[in-house]
Amino acid sequence: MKSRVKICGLTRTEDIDGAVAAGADAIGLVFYSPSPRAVTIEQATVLARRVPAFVSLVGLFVNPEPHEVEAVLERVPLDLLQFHGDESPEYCGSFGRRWIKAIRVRKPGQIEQAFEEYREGAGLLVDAWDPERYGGTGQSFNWQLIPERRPMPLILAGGLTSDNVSGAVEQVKPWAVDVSGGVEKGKGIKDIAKISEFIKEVHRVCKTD
Ligand SMILES: O=C(O)c1ccccc1NCC(=O)[C@H](O)[C@H](O)COP(=O)(O)O
Repeated sequence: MKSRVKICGLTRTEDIDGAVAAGADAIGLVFYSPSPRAVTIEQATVLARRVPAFVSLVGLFVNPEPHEVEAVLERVPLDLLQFHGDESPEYCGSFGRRWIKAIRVRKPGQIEQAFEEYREGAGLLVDAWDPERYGGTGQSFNWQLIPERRPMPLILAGGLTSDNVSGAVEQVKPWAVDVSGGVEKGKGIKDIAKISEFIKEVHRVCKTD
């Protein structure tokens, strides 16, 4: 099975160029101002121009007001919306765009429930629970909480690095993996060598499947 790779939280054009050259399938931009990886709409319009055809551009939000999402969509050509807060399925689907919901996993049964609740989405992203932060924590969680039956694409996130991603792909067999902190040299500053190593590991383990 092939697992796709999304690199999240980019803030610099050179990092987008590096991630695309390394084979990233998707690029994530954070539209959540408290995040150290947040970009403005102006920055995002510049960054979006570096994303070529057949690489997805994903916009990440946390409990946004509708007008905030609409303002981004007016100027930035996002392929997918990614919601990391307490958004309802109806809210996620209200922008006429494809969307994925991120959940922070901490107890059994939670993922099965989210599959049901967010079934209209294009995928479910499972990330680590943190009491104060909505994502990008660099923390992992117990992958045994992930069920084998998946009615929709499952995207694995949380504390992934080039050291643990091959084990993650082998164990979980996700549709895609999502990484931020594990390929950085500073918050929002990506390390292209780490991105290349990360993607190489995913491709290596997928080939041996
Ligand atoms: O990156 C952030 O600062 C952030 C803030 C609020 C919600 C989500 C955020 N990031 C999401 C991601 O970058 C990833 O989808 C995911 O959480 C994995 O992050 P990491 O554990 O650092 O690889």
